[in-house]
Formats: sequence, structure tokens, C-alpha cells
Amino acid sequence: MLQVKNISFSYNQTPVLKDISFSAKQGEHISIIGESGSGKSTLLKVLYGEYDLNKGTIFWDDKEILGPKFNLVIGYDFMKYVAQEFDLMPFVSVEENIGKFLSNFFPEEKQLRVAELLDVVELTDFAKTKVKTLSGGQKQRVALARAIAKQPEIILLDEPFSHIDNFKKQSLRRSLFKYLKEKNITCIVATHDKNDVLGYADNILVLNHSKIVANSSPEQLFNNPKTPLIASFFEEFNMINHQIVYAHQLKVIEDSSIKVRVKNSYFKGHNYLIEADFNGESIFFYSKENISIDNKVCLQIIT
Ligand SMILES: Nc1ncnc2c1ncn2[C@@H]1O[C@H](COP(=O)(O)OP(=O)(O)OP(=O)(O)O)[C@@H](O)[C@H]1O
Repeated sequence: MLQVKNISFSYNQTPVLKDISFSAKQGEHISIIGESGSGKSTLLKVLYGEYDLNKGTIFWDDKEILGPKFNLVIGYDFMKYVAQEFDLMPFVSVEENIGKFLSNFFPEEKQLRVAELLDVVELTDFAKTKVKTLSGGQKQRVALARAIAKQPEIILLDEPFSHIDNFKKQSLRRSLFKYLKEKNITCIVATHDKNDVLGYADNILVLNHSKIVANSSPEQLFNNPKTPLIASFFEEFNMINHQIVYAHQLKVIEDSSIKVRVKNSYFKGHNYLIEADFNGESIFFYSKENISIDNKVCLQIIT
């Protein structure tokens, strides 16, 4: 179990993390979300032992995670970290990169393990390809496979699919997160993408102004977003009478007190996102049919 207690950290004199506390059980999947610059990557680096804390403690079971003041080599065997910049060996093949930390004493087992990992990150066809010739997204997949090669107890992932195209992203995400759950590997993921979170995370930590402002399940946060920041992570939303109302919670009806004039319409595949004027402010809702600019419609809030 990961136990983070009252940790604070500053770069020089600038505080980036203040009094952060949370825990993660073995096999649990935690997402860290927050605006750019809110400290997500810094929190992962601190969990990895890359920096010394100003205050607080981090424990994985009974082992304390300490920074460079206390360790000659950063990192621990039970923990892997995949940074936004991945540190691969460019001049050797994908399979050699993935197998780098696996023992050569059991060549057959090693070969099978590398084949399994290539399958998880969908790179079987690139096994013999030199890493320097791969695209950014393919390199990111090699880095992910290498991080899980020796089966860590906990893995820290910083924007794990940020370089991967939309065609591959969905299946890779399913495959990697399923693998981590099956192997009971605790997983802490910093992300901007709600698709990395919904359907996978057991809990979400929301970072804002150096602090954790929410720590709840995806269902709780999505259904009851306490702040516009949280709502904006999930979906387009509106403030109506000081209340957060998602765009999908508005429905066009014959008559109501919410009378709006359509300003823009955006095709979203299975529906249209409509932007309309409501008392001088923009309001967003979805419609199955396209609605022409300047049309007037009435909306109802559905809960
Ligand atoms: N090595 C560093 N030295 C000094 N300041 C840093 C360093 N790394 C990050 N910062 C600052 O710390 C703050 C948090 O940065 P961090 O990278 O942790 O945010 P983030 O939430 O991961 O952002 P993003 O979503 O854009 O990756 C930012 O203000 C950033 O400028």
C-alpha cells in the first residue's frame, strides 16, 4: 500500500505541493488530474524519490521512499516510472529495449516475456526495429512495455498515451490498464484526458493551487462536481443560477423560462453541440438535429 502523508515540496523557494496526503491499495488505479502546471508531474517525481521532500513521508508498505539526499541511485525495484520524456536506447531494437532489465539466465522465458509485452503494447510487428526509427507514439509504447517488464508492484505513468494516435489509443489503453489490474499492480496516472480516467480509475485526485481539492471515485466526481474546474475536466458545462449544469443535462422543449438564441453549432458525430446566447452569456447543450443560427429554442434542465 502507498501511503503519502502531509508532503510538501518546493522548487527552490516556489511551493508546488502543499500538505498532500492520500493512499493507494495494492492493485488500485489512481488518476491525478489538474490544470497544466498544477504539479501532477512533480507529484509523480516525488513519489519516485527523484526529489527530497520539505515535509512529510511516503511509504510503500513498510519501505520509506526517500530522495537523492538519502539514495545514491534514484528509484526502487518495486516501482517503475514512465516520464513524459522516455529514456530509451535508440540504436538497439524494440525487443532489446523491452528486455533490457530482464535476466539473460533464462533465455526462453525472456523471449516469451518480451513477446507477451510486445503484445500488450501492440508492437509485435516492430520487435526487430531500431528504436531511433520509431515515431513518438511507438517510442512511448516501448517505454510502457519496458516499465512493466519486471512486473513492478507500483507504476507511475505521466500522460502515458500523450504521443499515441487516436486510432491506437483506445485499444492500447484498454490493454495496458487491463494488464495492470490482472497483475494487481498499483497504478498512479497523471493525465489531462478524461478517457484515461473514466472506466479505469478507482479514485481521482484533483490538484489545484498545490493542494488536493478532491479525492473521490469517478462516479462521485462526475455526478456531483463541486467546482467548475472538476466539471470542465469531464465535459462542456454551464453555470445556471450558480449551479453546474452539464451540456447533456439540457434538453430542448416547447416552452420554458430558459429561452436561448443559437449562435453556433458543432458536429460531434452522434449529435451536435449547440452554443446559444442566454441573457448575454453563452450556454451549451446537445441536440440530435442541427439547429440553424439565430433560431430561438427553450431548454429544460434534466437531472
Ligand atoms: N525542474 C523544475 N524547476 C523549477 N520549477 C519547475 C520544475 N519542474 C516544474 N516546475 C514548475 O512546477 C510547477 C508544476 O509543474 P508540473 O510539471 O509538476 O505540472 P503539471 O501539472 O504536471 O503540468 P502539465 O500538465 O503541463 O504537465 C509549474 O509551475 C512548473 O513551472
